[in-house]
Order: sequence, then structure tokens, then C-alpha cells
Amino acid sequence: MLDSKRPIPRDQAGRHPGLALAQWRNRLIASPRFQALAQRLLPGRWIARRHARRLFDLTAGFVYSQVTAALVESGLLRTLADMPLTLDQAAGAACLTPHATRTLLLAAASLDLTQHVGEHWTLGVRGAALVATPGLEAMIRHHRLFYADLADPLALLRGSGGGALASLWDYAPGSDPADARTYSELMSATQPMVAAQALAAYRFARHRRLLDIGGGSGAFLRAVGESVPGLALGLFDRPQVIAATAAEDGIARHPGDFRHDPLPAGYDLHSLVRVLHDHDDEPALAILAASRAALSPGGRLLIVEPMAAPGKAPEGHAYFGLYLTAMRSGRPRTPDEIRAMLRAAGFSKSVQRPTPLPLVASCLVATV
Ligand SMILES: CC(C)=CCC/C(C)=C/CC/C(C)=C/C=C/C(C)=C/C=C/C=C(C)/C=C/C=C(C)/C=C/C=C(C)/C=C/CC(C)(C)O
Ligand SMILES: C[S@@+](CC[C@H](N)C(=O)[O-])C[C@H]1O[C@@H](n2cnc3c(N)ncnc32)[C@H](O)[C@@H]1O
Repeated sequence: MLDSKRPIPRDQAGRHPGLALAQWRNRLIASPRFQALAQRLLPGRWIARRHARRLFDLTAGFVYSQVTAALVESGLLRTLADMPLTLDQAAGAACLTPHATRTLLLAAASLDLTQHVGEHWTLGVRGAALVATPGLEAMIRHHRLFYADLADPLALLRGSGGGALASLWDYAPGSDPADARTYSELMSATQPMVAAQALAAYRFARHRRLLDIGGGSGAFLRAVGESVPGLALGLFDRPQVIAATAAEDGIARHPGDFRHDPLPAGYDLHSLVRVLHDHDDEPALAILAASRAALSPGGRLLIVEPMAAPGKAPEGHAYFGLYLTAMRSGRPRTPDEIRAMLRAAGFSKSVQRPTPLPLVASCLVATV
């Protein structure tokens, strides 16, 4: 437990001892003599090269992302997945000159997205993995909106710029009502990889009735239903989202607003999949409290979403931190932060279950 830990001794100014160490290291790295020495000695050269490579990738990562986007948007990724192409065939398929096509294919090859074999171009290992990852191409296409907002990152952080991504998510505060179908389709396309994380982490068969709160068009429920046939399924979402989904698949539909409306009773398992991080702390706590109120003793709530892991993985605070800022709602949370909120909402216990790909989603199970 956090409060049983012994207090860390501070310096006279009350600062953590690790701070002085970090400052000393940073001064060392900044020294030209240390830089020269590090590059002369072999272990130092390896470490310096590794940092230089990562720093270059940070500096140039936006170019790599746009090479990937060009491969997707030109249709070349899909065409190369179907058959190998010569340069001239690829140029015809992409509606680009042979010179521009060669530039794109060479750039993509150096990122392992494509590969040149003899006279032909085919997909590289990363290109093949991209095509095999459900919804990733749709994600890359929708990044056009996020990229526009990121053109001025400080304006985005100050809240004075952006707005392109927020216009997609019409439940984000201050957004104009848009067609909920656009984001529901994006979420459905990417749902198989998310549902796979939940199914690997949790045994749904121990329950009778599952309510997916903020379940969009029901893709998560359909994936769970296929794996666990006897489970009764219920979908709770905004009325306009529920209205846009097909009604004939045996899923009980509950239109409502989870910030104000009570959730339907009678379900022994609730799920919140990529929902909690969309909301600031106050509404997020209200959603957890609504779930707690609707569950009977022994009932459970699953939280499935990418969670922050500071110092371990960048996608939490670096990708989703900025994504949710552009969306103007929510924040990425660590499992411990969510567990504290679950306690505040009245859940008696919560545990984290490992998932195969935490960058897609982590999983917390809370019990009433
Ligand atoms: C056989 C020979 C010779 C060689 C084989 C070599 C080998 C072993 C290759 C391995 C191949 C392999 C199995 C690759 C597997 C790759 C995988 C599993 C890749 C998965 C990638 C997943 C990615 C990149 C996921 C990205 C997800 C994103 C960007 C999600 C964004 C989500 C958003 C924006 C959600 C928004 C919702 C909101 C609003 C925040 O709530
Ligand atoms: C990011 S999407 C996730 C959809 C789905 N769970 C998935 O992972 O594919 C968030 C969902 O929460 C729903 N939602 C947002 N605000 C809501 C509210 N106030 N009441 C009910 N549902 C809401 C949205 O309509 C959307 O379907």
C-alpha cells in the first residue's frame, strides 16, 4: 500500500534525491567532452548510437507516419497485398509518376512496409502486419484529422487551436452534432483487436448477462457472443447511436445517457470498452457510480482500454494524452488511477488482468 511506504528523504529544499541525480546526468550529456569520449569508446558509441537513432526517429517520426499514410491512401498497400507489382504497374495503380512511386516505395521499404524483390515490389514484414491488423488502415486514414490539429501543437495544448478531431467525436464537449455513424464505423473496424484483448484476459463464461456500456454499434458484444454462446447481451449507448445500429441480432438495446440516466438492472457483468478515458474525472466517476448502482452484490465491471504506463510505454500519455486533448475530453489513466476511482465509486475490489497487446488495451476487473 502506498501510505505504508517509508517517506523518501528530501534535500534541504524539499526536493526528491532522484532530481539531483537526473540533473547531474543531464549536465554530463550536455558536455561536449563527454559526448566526444562516449563516441570514442566502444560501449559508449553503441549507447550514443542507440540514443541518436531514437532521437532521429522522434525528430522524423511524422515523416514516417506520412509515408505510411501515402501508402494506404494511394491504395498501394492493398494492391501490393493482392499481388506483386513492377514499378510501372505500381505507378499506374497509385496514379503517380514512376519517379514519385519509386520515392514512395523506397521510403516505405526502408520502414519495412514494402520490399523490392527482383523486378517486383511486394509488402515488407510491417506492411504485411499492417494489412493483417483489423481497422489499422481506417485508423491511419482518420489520423488526417488529428494531424491537422497537431500542426500547431502549442495551440492545441492551449486549447486555442485544433477542432478537426473533436468534430468527429460529437459527444466531446463543445463539438457540433455530427453523424455518429462515422465514429461508430471506425470503432467497429478496430474492435476485433480490442475484443481479442478482453477475451484473452477474462473468462466471460462465468456470467449470465453482459451489458456493454457505451458499446457503439455492438461490435464488442458480437465478438464476445461468438466466443461465449450462452451469454445474454445488452447494449447501452446514446439514442442516436443505438438508432443507427441494426436491431435484429438478439442484443437488447438500452438508449440513454450514462452521465444522467440509471443503467438497466439485471446484468451480472458490465463492460466499459474505450469509454472511461474519453471522460474527465467527474463524469468518469459518475459512469462508474452508475455501474456500481446497477450491479448486484458479486456483479463485476470490466474496464478495457489502453492505459497509461509512464516510463514503460509511450502510447498512453504521448499518443492518447494528445489524442484526448485534441478531442477536448478525457485523459489517459494508469491502472492505479482507475482503481482509486473504482474504490471511490464503491467497488470493493479490483484487479488488473494481463492482455497480449497492452498498446491496444489493458483490462481491469472490478467487483461490487
Ligand atoms: C516467416 C518469416 C520468414 C518471418 C516472419 C517474421 C515474424 C515472426 C513476423 C511477425 C509477424 C507478426 C505476427 C506481426 C504482428 C503484428 C501485430 C500484432 C501488430 C499490431 C499492431 C497494432 C497497432 C499498430 C495498433 C494501433 C492502434 C491504434 C493506433 C489505436 C488507436 C485508437 C484510437 C484512436 C481510439 C480512439 C477511441 C477513443 C475516442 C480514444 O476512445
Ligand atoms: C470511443 S467510443 C467506444 C465504442 C465501443 N465501446 C468500442 O470500443 O468500439 C465511445 C462510445 O461511448 C458512447 N458515449 C459517449 N458519451 C455517452 C453518453 N453520455 N451516454 C452513453 N453513451 C455515450 C459513444 O456514443 C461511443 O459509442
